[in-house]
Order: sequence, then C-alpha cells, then structure tokens
Amino acid sequence: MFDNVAERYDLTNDVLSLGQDRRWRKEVAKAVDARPAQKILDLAAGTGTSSLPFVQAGAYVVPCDFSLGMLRVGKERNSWLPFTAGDATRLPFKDDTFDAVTISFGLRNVQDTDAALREMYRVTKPGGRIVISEFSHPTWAPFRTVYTEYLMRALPPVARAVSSNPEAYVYLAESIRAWPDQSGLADRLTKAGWSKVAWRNLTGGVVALHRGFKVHS
Ligand SMILES: C[S@@+](CC[C@H](N)C(=O)[O-])C[C@H]1O[C@@H](n2cnc3c(N)ncnc32)[C@H](O)[C@@H]1O
Repeated sequence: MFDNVAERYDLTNDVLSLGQDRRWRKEVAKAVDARPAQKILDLAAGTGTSSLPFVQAGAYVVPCDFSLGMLRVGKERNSWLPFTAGDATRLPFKDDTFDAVTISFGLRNVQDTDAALREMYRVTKPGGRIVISEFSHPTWAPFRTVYTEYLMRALPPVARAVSSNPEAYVYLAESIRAWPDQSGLADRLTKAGWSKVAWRNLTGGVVALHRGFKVHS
C-alpha cells in the first residue's frame, strides 16, 4: 500500500491534516530531545520527512522502513540520510544501539504492534527513550463527533482528489477508529517493558504523543 502512495505521500499528508502535521512533528522533536552525538532510530520513517527535525537538532538519525517505494522516494529527496530497509518486528540492529527510538504515524500500520514495541525496546540503550506519535481519539465528545464525521465523510473525497491511491485513505480512516485510545496504548508500552510511560494530546487528541524509558539494567 505504501509503495503505491509514496510519490504523493508528503503532499497528501499536508492537505489532509490541514497543515497540522508540521506542528505535530515539531512536538515530536521536543519530546525526543535530540542532541548532537545522539543516535536515533526513526522507525517506519517512510520518505524520511519525520527524520528531518532530528537531523536539524544535530543528531545522527537512521530512518528505517520496509516499503522500498517509500525508501526510494526518500532517497531521491533526502539522499544524505542513511535509509535502511527493515521490518519493525525484526529490526536489523544489535541490542542497546540507540539513544532514542521514535515512530511517527507508523505503529498503527505495523501488523504486530506488541512485537514492534518489544523490538524498539531491545535496540534502545539503557536510559534511552521511546517517542510514539500516532493518531488517537479526541477527548471532548462534541469535537470527537465532528472529527469522526471528517474522517468518514470528508477525508475520502479529498483523498480521491489528491492521492494516487484513494483506497489507502479509506484504510486510514478505518485504522484510526480501530486503534487503541491513549491509555490503551500506554498499557501496551508498559507490557513491552517500557517504564515511566506518559502521553500528551495534540490537537485535542487527534494525535497522541506517548513517551517511555528503558530503565538502566
Ligand atoms: C504513514 S507512514 C509514516 C511515515 C513517516 N514516519 C511520517 O511520519 O511521515 C507509515 C510507514 O510505516 C511503514 N511500515 C508499516 N509496517 C512496517 C513494518 N512492519 N516495518 C517497517 N515499516 C513499516 C510503511 O511502509 C510506511 O512507510
């Protein structure tokens, strides 16, 4: 599916999120607290757009994804990034490799969420952190109603106009509705071994930013 939308993926994001995606990415960068000399894994990085804020902060970033189509477009746009092909549930990295691991709008798409959370834990150094940015569920009921209408009615026709594969955006709406809420995802993180798990809502809960730490062993 991502191979098919790769070419117009970044443009479609901007349009469908009404430009909010740029703000969400800035918040992810703050939560990761990327600094020079740090090694960061950006998992399910797609075209690498989610990796750029960490490069700007001076960190060494490895964008990893299993869609060769997304990686190819990423390589065309950001050729200096060390794009790596890999499956989130069987990461091609040694234990305790990264200071931080992050995944933006990717975890919902991974078939085995819990396996990916455990793999991200394995490759993180003790003391390191995980930051997940993912669509979630607005907390204020009236806003949730309006947002659900947007997802189910407005988004598919807009996607038909902008995207090369509108079906992918029907999947987007359905997968967001089926995704666990903020506390449900926090529980999954804790079960995978992460400590001090907390989250913060962005745009009223349209997106949730989850953070956790790998305690020193
Ligand atoms: C919505 S895109 C997110 C891309 C990027 N992180 C961003 O914020 O724009 C989701 C990505 O997850 C990747 N993905 C899904 N399952 C994966 C898996 N098991 N292993 C690696 N990447 C995966 C897809 O190939 C796709 O590029």
